[in-house]
Amino acid sequence: MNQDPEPDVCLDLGPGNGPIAVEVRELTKRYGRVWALRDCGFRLPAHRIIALVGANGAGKSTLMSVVSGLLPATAGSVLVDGRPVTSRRRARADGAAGDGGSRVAILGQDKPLYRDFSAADMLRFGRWTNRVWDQRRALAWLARFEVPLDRPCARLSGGQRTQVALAVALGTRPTLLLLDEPLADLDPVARTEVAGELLAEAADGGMTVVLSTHVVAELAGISDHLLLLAGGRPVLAGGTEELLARHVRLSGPRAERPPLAGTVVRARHTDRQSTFTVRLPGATPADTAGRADAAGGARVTAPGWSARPVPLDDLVISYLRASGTAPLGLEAAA
Ligand SMILES: Nc1ncnc2c1ncn2[C@@H]1O[C@H](COP(=O)(O)OP(=O)(O)OP(=O)(O)O)[C@@H](O)[C@H]1O
Repeated sequence: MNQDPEPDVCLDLGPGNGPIAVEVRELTKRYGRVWALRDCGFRLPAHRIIALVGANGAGKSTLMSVVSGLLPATAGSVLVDGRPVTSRRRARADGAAGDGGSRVAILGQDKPLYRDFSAADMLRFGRWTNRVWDQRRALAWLARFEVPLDRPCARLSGGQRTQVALAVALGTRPTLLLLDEPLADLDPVARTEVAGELLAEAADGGMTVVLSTHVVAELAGISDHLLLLAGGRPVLAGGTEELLARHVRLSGPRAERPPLAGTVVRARHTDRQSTFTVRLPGATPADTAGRADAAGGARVTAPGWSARPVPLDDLVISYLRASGTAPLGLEAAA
């Protein structure tokens, strides 16, 4: 049972005070009569891995395509590294895609590989077709994941093909790398390793990674910032640590309201017990940091009640449910 109307469950903690990689203002995208994105506004921090999460049809792929310049927006604007994105062609024409500017690479589930080309051929192809190319970086990626250089892509495993596509994307030295669920082919260990390597690349190489995923249970291991879309709108955004510090899970005897001030994101009841996921009041990340203890369970004095931190996957599910778009069959740990 959700106790708050939809607007109250939206939370955007913003990107903090560091540099901004992507700024989206009043962005709308319609396909005919279908609204894929509605009046979206948010900012994403630079040099981080941002998980883009949402149910099927939430607008994740559309958002990535518009941010990359592959699709035109119906209304609103997108800035990447402070420069407006209009369309790929125009971005190239005004030099934004050249060296020294912002370079956006996008990689979807359909890997852009030639079946008969080997990994080495694909890197050669990357070098021919990109003005900026970092062969050493692309080769290092393939070596790190032990991908054979000489075997045609058609005879590599799905996971190895993913690594070749990632190597080509990284070879273009993108300032913004958009990954539209390309890691689905990788096993959980490989996904975590790839995310770890991308995080290191992001920190070292001035790159920002936006990664869309359905794998809510693995979010904590693969990203340090979250953007949750529901029905074409952001409903939760912020650094994962800050978001977690702003929420608490309260359990106690059955009650209509929790014994602590805050916004109820989700309420669950049995005959005898109630459990609330509560967003604690506090407007700034500084407030948030001060409330981490509360999330740890120290401040609830009502008899029979206990407070625990909310696991990230549970937090995401709570917001998706509050917006009415939780993926069917997906439930976080209780
Ligand atoms: N080419 C298109 N023409 C018409 N409608 C489209 C088109 N592409 C996407 N849509 C619609 O736009 C909405 C957002 O789709 P989008 O693919 O961006 O969502 P998504 O979050 O990436 O979904 P999924 O997780 O299933 O891949 C959906 O309602 C979808 O049906």
